[in-house]
Amino acid sequence: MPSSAVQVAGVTLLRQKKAVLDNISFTVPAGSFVAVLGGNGAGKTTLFRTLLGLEKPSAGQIWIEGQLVQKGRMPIGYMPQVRAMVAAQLSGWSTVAAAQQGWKWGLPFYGKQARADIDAALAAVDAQALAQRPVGSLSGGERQRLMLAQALLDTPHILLLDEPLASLDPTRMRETAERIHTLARDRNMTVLMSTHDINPLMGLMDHVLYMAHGKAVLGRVEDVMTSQTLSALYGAPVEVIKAGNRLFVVAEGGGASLQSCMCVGHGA
Ligand SMILES: Nc1ncnc2c1ncn2[C@@H]1O[C@H](COP(=O)(O)OP(=O)(O)OP(=O)(O)O)[C@@H](O)[C@H]1O
Repeated sequence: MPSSAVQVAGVTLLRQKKAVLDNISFTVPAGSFVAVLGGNGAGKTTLFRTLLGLEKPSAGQIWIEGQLVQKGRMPIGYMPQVRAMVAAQLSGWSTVAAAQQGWKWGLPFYGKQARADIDAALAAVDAQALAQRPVGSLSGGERQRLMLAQALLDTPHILLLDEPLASLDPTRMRETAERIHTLARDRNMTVLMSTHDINPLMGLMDHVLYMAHGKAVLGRVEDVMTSQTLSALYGAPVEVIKAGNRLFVVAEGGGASLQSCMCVGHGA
């Protein structure tokens, strides 16, 4: 396997003449666990969609495991941010199965192997008990586990998880982060996980990819999560405050907005 899972070189992506991604470059080593951080609109989802080949950059190139990106042909599991449930009355099993592409005579068809894969994906996220329950009756966290199971189908080498911790309580956030971390280690997967709160990932992530104003910086937590690095990225004073082993990011003078979240006052 190539030593880099994702290589991004000089990628720019324009929307209405604005550079959502502005000449960004970084390399994610294979097997690493990366927290993707940045304020609302910083371009995290856009980056994921670009890595999947769903958005075409106006400049630059992307290699996945050494191959240029090709839409739909990458060994990537994707958990999108907008989690449109197929239908509330579908069972957990059928919801995960909906991510499989098997069709026969216009109806979904799951052979023996496909069924085994769906069962295995449910087991991997400890969701066997949800298999027969209607999705409409599940909690947000339980639905998120099903979405993670969907992303695990087809045994991807790389997982792109767009805010998988959103709307979970702090205990569930940590549990989910640990589950993903364990899965990734066991399967030698590379993970890029966007989040607005770095703290549930403390001690789990190898790298941080921090995005702001179309720029991105990737590095070790202790190198990226500093007042100096983030102020340079934002082009404005930003303070990184440590409290125990928790980190908080605030715009200078924004102490009143200190919370257990990534909170910065300079927009994206
Ligand atoms: N389909 C679209 N058409 C036009 N602009 C878009 C579209 N999708 C996203 N954008 C814009 O691109 C920018 C980056 O959006 P993106 O969703 O990538 O940010 P994000 O970092 O994932 O934000 P959040 O944390 O709020 O999910 C934003 O300014 C957004 O308004």
